[in-house]
Amino acid sequence: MILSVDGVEFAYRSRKVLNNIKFKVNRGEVVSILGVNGAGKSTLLKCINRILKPKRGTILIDNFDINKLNGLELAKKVGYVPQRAERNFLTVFDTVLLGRKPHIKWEVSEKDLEITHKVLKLLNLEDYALRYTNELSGGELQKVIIARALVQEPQILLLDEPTNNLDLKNQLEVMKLIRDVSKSQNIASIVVMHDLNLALRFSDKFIMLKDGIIYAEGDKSIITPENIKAVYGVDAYIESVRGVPVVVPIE
Ligand SMILES: Nc1ncnc2c1ncn2[C@@H]1O[C@H](COP(=O)(O)OP(=O)(O)OP(=O)(O)O)[C@@H](O)[C@H]1O
Repeated sequence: MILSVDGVEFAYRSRKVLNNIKFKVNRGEVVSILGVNGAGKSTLLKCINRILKPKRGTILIDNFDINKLNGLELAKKVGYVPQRAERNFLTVFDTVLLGRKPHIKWEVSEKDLEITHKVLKLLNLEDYALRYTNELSGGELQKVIIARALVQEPQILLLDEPTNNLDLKNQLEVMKLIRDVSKSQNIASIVVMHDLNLALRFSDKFIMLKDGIIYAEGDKSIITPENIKAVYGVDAYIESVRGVPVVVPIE
């Protein structure tokens, strides 16, 4: 087990957003966090990343309490792909290399450059290395931001709606990439998702958040019409298409 979240409670001022959140994640697993707008999904990712500090509860990464790690140690363990990626006047190569920051001592080493090259290759971004990030399409930029998180060599990758604003091809590519990298590098990926069907295709586990609590948790068997109705307030049926479960909402 690489991540253990136990009894986490978080409030923005007096407004409780997360209540008694408890789950575990293993290495190599892709876990989708599901729930309506405002359910607390991004807040949960930010607690795991220590951008926000829970009022109660413990978060262990590789058995280390995240509150006992310094910023550099945490950055070596957790990579974060935020909801909105910023564009700038840096090249793709430099943007990705920046992800090595927690590892860089005095100056960029051979190893930092080597890992940057390796990750660019893994994500098929080699041809983009010298392009500026403000000249990329949304899908290309998303891959660059994932690459920047991967060169940190994290044990956990947190991704907040990584397929937002992407066309169908890029949605599939980015999700495949997350799944393949999780398996090949043995990284746990925790992904906030709105598209249930993409989540179903690419995740091993699901956590359904409702009003700040975990309403349901488990493998794809928890994605049932009853749970969808309870969590999203939508009637739906689930059909198997070529062995893949597909959620079909009923109008
Ligand atoms: N900085 C903040 N200050 C106060 N309240 C906040 C803040 N950020 C989020 N909230 C509130 O906390 C609740 C949970 O927000 P959060 O962003 O975690 O939800 P979410 O499930 O990720 O939503 P979405 O799917 O829309 O991204 C929402 O009601 C939101 O308005």
